Amino acid sequence: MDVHISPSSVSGTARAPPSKSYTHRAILAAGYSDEATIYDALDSADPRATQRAVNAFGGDVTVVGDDGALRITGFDGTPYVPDDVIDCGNSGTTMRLVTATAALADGLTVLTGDDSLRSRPQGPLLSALTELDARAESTRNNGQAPLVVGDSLDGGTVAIPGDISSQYISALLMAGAVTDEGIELELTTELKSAPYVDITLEVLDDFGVTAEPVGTNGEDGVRSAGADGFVVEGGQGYAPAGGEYHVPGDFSSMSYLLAAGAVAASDGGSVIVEGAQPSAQGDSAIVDILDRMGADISWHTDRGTITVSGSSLSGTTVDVGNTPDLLPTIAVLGAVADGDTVIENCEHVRYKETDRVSAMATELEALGASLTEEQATLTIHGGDSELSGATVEGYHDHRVIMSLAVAGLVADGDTTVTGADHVAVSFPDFFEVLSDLGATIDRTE
Ligand SMILES: O=C(O)C1=C[C@@H](OP(=O)(O)O)[C@@H](O)[C@H](O)C1
Ligand SMILES: C=C(OP(=O)(O)O)C(=O)O
Repeated sequence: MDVHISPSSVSGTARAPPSKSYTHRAILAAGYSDEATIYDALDSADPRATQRAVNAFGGDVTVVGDDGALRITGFDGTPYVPDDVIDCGNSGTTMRLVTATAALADGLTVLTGDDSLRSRPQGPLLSALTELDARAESTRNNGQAPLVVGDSLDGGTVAIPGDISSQYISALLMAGAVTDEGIELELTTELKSAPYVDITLEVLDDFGVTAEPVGTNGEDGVRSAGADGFVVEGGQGYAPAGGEYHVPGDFSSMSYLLAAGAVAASDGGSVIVEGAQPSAQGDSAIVDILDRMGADISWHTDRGTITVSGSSLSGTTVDVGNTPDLLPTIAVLGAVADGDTVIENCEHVRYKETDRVSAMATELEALGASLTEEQATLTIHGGDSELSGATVEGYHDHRVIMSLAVAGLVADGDTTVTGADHVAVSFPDFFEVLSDLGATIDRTE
């Protein structure tokens, strides 16, 4: 499907979908447990891949009630050897978290995914599991899926880099809790995407499992930032208080709605986003970033609402070390703002569903923006020229697609984003929500 966006004003109230990161962890944590019910889980393509994995390991995920709650009977710490290959689809989180689960089984699991996922790096996680005496191999011997993993991980101490994906750490902590020995991780580099490890620690804690960062003072409220390593004791059991878990709203998804409000809210109008309760998500930094760019934005944390009005924006500098998923949104904001927006520390954003640094540079240029791309820095020279509508590629990447759609709201003339059905990964009704806010959107198959 291609979407065609015409210049539009937006206003009104929208609810962001539930958090993809919390949903993955809650589903897998329930899989590690005896039984749990997950409320407000995100129903989109990526968490469905994690549901498939839990089922494959001998759990059972069933939708109960009208509100889509998931009742999950888990494999209780001991995953069965799956009957078939696990297809992780497009989901890096599923593949990384589930690779460590597969290492616990007394036999081998084969994990694969789509073209994008089969090109993403898994090597450091495979090496760590091999060091810990499990079997973990890339079939093509290139550190990428398909993967063959298994042979009863016992735990132990292992060194791992933190600058490629934090998901390796999250995976080892979740699996480590049910090993005999526990796992001690020593980071060989600085940890990027640290708030995502905080999300893991929070969900573990909510399921009664203790894991801790080592050697950090929790700078800026991010517990895992600056950690030298992590430790999780073995022999722990997963069980959420009261047998249930509630997933909070997703700030990465909210970023597109807030950006839409900041660049395209009608005169005197505003966009209000609901479901914005504070949580460990680093991407709530979007509120501060918009504020620094001059947006009229306020976050009512008690009510969980964020209100943003149409604003003239000016460029700023943002380090996305902790918030890689915000890069596409910030790049679009920078293209609309006056002056330079400098996105620093973004090398790891190249290892996502696509190389998002290069994708955003190419497609925003196609819309008339001027950018300078370096390996770890993307500079958007805002205000040099107005954006003008064009056909841009979505790279089968939900975040590239959603952010380019926001740019389409203010580009002069119509903008077409190709392959837009990939919003199904994290925000399946994104275009309906944007259209309800007043955007003029057409689709062609
Ligand atoms: O653990 C998670 O839920 C995620 C971690 C981040 O990836 P990296 O840790 O690979 O940067 C983020 O980009 C991804 O969208 C979700
Ligand atoms: C990178 C992402 O997710 P994953 O790593 O799970 O594919 C994302 O949602 O932007």
